Amino acid sequence: MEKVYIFDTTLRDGEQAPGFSMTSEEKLQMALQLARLGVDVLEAGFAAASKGDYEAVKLIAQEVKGPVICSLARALEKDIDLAAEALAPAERKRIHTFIATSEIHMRYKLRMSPQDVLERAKRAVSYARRYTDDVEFSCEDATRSQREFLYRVIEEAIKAGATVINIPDTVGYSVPEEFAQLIEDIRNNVPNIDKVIISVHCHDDLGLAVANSLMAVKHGARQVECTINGIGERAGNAALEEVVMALKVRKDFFGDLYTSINTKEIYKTSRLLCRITGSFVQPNKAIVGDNAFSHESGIHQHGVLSNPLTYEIMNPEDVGFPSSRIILGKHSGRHALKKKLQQMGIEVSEAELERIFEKFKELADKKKEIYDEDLEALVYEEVMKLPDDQPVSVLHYQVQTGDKLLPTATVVIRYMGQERTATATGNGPVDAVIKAIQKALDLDTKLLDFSIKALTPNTDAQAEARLVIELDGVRSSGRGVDVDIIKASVVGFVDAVNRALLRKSYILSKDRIREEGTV
Ligand SMILES: CC(=O)SCCNC(=O)CCNC(=O)[C@H](O)C(C)(C)COP(=O)(O)OP(=O)(O)OC[C@H]1O[C@@H](n2cnc3c(N)ncnc32)[C@H](O)[C@@H]1OP(=O)(O)O
Ligand SMILES: CC(C)C(=O)C(=O)O
Ligand SMILES: [Mg+2]
Repeated sequence: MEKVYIFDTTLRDGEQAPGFSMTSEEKLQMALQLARLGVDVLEAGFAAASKGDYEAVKLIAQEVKGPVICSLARALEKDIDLAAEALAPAERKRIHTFIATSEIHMRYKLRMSPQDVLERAKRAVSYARRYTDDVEFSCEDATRSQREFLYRVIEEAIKAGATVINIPDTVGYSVPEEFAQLIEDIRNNVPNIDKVIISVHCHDDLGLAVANSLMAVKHGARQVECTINGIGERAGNAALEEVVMALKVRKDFFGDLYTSINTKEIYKTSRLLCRITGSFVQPNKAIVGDNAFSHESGIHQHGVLSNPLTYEIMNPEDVGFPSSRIILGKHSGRHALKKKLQQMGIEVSEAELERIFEKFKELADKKKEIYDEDLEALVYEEVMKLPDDQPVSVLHYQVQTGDKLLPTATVVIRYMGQERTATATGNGPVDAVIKAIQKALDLDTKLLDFSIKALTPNTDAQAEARLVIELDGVRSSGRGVDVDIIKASVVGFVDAVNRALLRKSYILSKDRIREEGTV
């Protein structure tokens, strides 16, 4: 078994992308999670970039245990000094220094001759070695560099004391076969290359960052630089979650390679980054996108329900994904519908399922996704119609409110033929009236969700209240519409309670289901 080291650069290259800047505290929060994820090296930032980044690297060096903490530095003594200073508190530290080796970068950007670049690289590496014996050197734009010169620079960097040699595809120009060949060529042409770890750092300008990284590993690279969700300069870097899971899932292809990543932490790490940066991944993103383990079409759903491996090459729980999700839509079939109803605690007979299925398809043609609440409403309409004499009705309510009054409500309700009265106070008039109804009912009703919106943009608009409640473990939703927001809320709440009571008795009536030939 050989290890592939995971070098995470979410907090350095990832942060370089527009809109992904993080404060020191946010970087620390992310770094602590990356340590839980099990990354081997954590590039905390570029200490010379700004006072803030210096502080962030220092904070992470102080607080984060486990991974090697690293800072980037140009091949300049002042950058290396700052990196070393910021990294000082770390238990294990790495200085990562770099300089471009391609003709175009040397001529137009650095305005340096190849000989000067070679000298600068040597000096930077040996200078960094004064501070730590873990020094990484990168030949920026390696894939567009002249081969013989690239070999020379790497050879001199190793002589100067580099312990990791990183080969970046800085502009995402390479293609997998070519990149694999470059790694092979470096291994065959650079003296003492076997004494150091070969690392790769690929960008995604052609959508090939992960493929290039994996092919490099197949051909001898043993460190991959990557970022959570693939964030990074321009189109981003290789996505950590994709590299790690490809190596894990395709051991038959990659051989006995392993990483130290605790894959169950992947999803959590991805979501944390999304929350911190406010930038969410696209739904179809591999491994961590919302749809990565979702199935909407009937044939797939039937397959997955029979055996998840029919359409899932990895277990969602292995990456910490909540679970594979059956999404109901116009492509879904009866197997999935039946399963969904069961998950919602609704048991129906075959005849009822047929009726619901027909209505469900009609609705799905009009609506992109069918949510649990839509399905619930449909089931109520088709098989659990509320009777005219509902268990609960509100006979009268009265609410007092004002800027100097504690909102107080009194209600008179009828519950199972019996009249009951109660008074309650609340944070506002709606809160007070709902609390009064709850008190009068004297049942264990928990309000889980409440929203109210105006259906048109005027002050005399109809208001629509939507509520979700739980009554003795049975969830249900209710809806009320009225020009008066208090009335809309009362109607919605009572609607939800009646549905919960009805559903409770419905679920319990197993005899009826058995008689009709149940599922
Ligand atoms: C491929 C990559 O991802 S490389 C990392 C990219 N990341 C960043 O650039 C983020 C952090 N950068 C910064 O905050 C700033 O660029 C700083 C603080 C580092 C430098 O700022 P400034 O001094 O104003 O320089 P500026 O950014 O305008 O230009 C870069 C300078 O560094 C030089 N330079 C670039 N790379 C290197 C290198 N690897 N080694 C030595 N010098 C370098 C350039 O030639 C240029 O020099 P000049 O000022 O003498 O012309
Ligand atoms: C600093 C180096 C490794 C880099 O980010 C790149 O070349 O893309
Ligand atoms: Mg980069």
